[in-house]
Amino acid sequence: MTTDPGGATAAPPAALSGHGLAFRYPDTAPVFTALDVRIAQGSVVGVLGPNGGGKTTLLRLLSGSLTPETGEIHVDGERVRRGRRALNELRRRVQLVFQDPDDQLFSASVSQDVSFGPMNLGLAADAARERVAWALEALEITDLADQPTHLLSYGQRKRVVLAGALAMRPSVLVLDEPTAGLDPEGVESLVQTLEGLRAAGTTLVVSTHDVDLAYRWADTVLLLNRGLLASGPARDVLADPALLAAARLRPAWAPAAGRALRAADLLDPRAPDPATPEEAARLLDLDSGG
Ligand SMILES: Nc1ncnc2c1ncn2[C@@H]1O[C@H](COP(=O)(O)OP(=O)(O)OP(=O)(O)O)[C@@H](O)[C@H]1O
Repeated sequence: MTTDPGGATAAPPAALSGHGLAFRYPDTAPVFTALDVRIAQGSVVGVLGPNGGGKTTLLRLLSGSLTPETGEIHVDGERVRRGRRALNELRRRVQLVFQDPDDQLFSASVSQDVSFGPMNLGLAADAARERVAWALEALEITDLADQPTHLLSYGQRKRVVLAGALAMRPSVLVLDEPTAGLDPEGVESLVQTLEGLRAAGTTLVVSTHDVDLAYRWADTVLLLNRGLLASGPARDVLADPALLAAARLRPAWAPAAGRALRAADLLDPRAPDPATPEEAARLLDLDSGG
């Protein structure tokens, strides 16, 4: 949020937006017919919906790996023009990371893989090396720099691909199910790393099936089911049972736990919902112990 000289708070400008997007794969029904989405600068935007709801398709449209039949993409307020140069610039500024790292890893070693993008930008070797070192450090995988990529774990491979995207210094990182396939510790660790990137100014667009994660982490969510069902603050949209049912999502546990704890006088009516199941359990234990 920014404050104007008169003291009123203004919404942050859009880092990325789609206007009237229409898209269909060949010989299929349209996925979107006139989709409008807005990604505020510096925010974490969750993209949720059922299988086949269009999450990956939207991420690909926003990052220039698919072209809409009609409609426009704007980056930092500027319309992306037609043509190869404009498309390449969109793809540099908006980096898409696929769900499966093996779809994006293609070099023998970690540092080679992460340096591929910066080298392709035509950076001098020193500048490219600096970017690679910075991206590896941001993803906390500096110690893996010389490792062959095929010897890494799934979670490590996901981090390498993310480092490669980050090394392009994008304004927006678009992540397709970044936490899928990670164990709970891996999810927490990745979310903390991504939070660090957001704190440093990167806007994050994250598709996920994890309603609880989106509820506690995303600022806003886009709820899709072959079109936009709803968009708005995560804590409003994901606490609405009718919207969740329309998107075939189960409710987040945190608002339900918060309601139950307040009804049992175990949580102050003005206090936020418990952030973790452990916190909810602690509130219950305090009562039973006292
Ligand atoms: N390459 C393709 N060719 C034809 N149809 C496709 C292709 N990719 C996706 N689709 C179709 O487009 C629709 C939206 O798919 P999309 O992958 O965007 O959904 P999603 O919300 O990401 O799904 P999931 O949660 O299963 O990953 C689906 O009906 C899907 O079958």
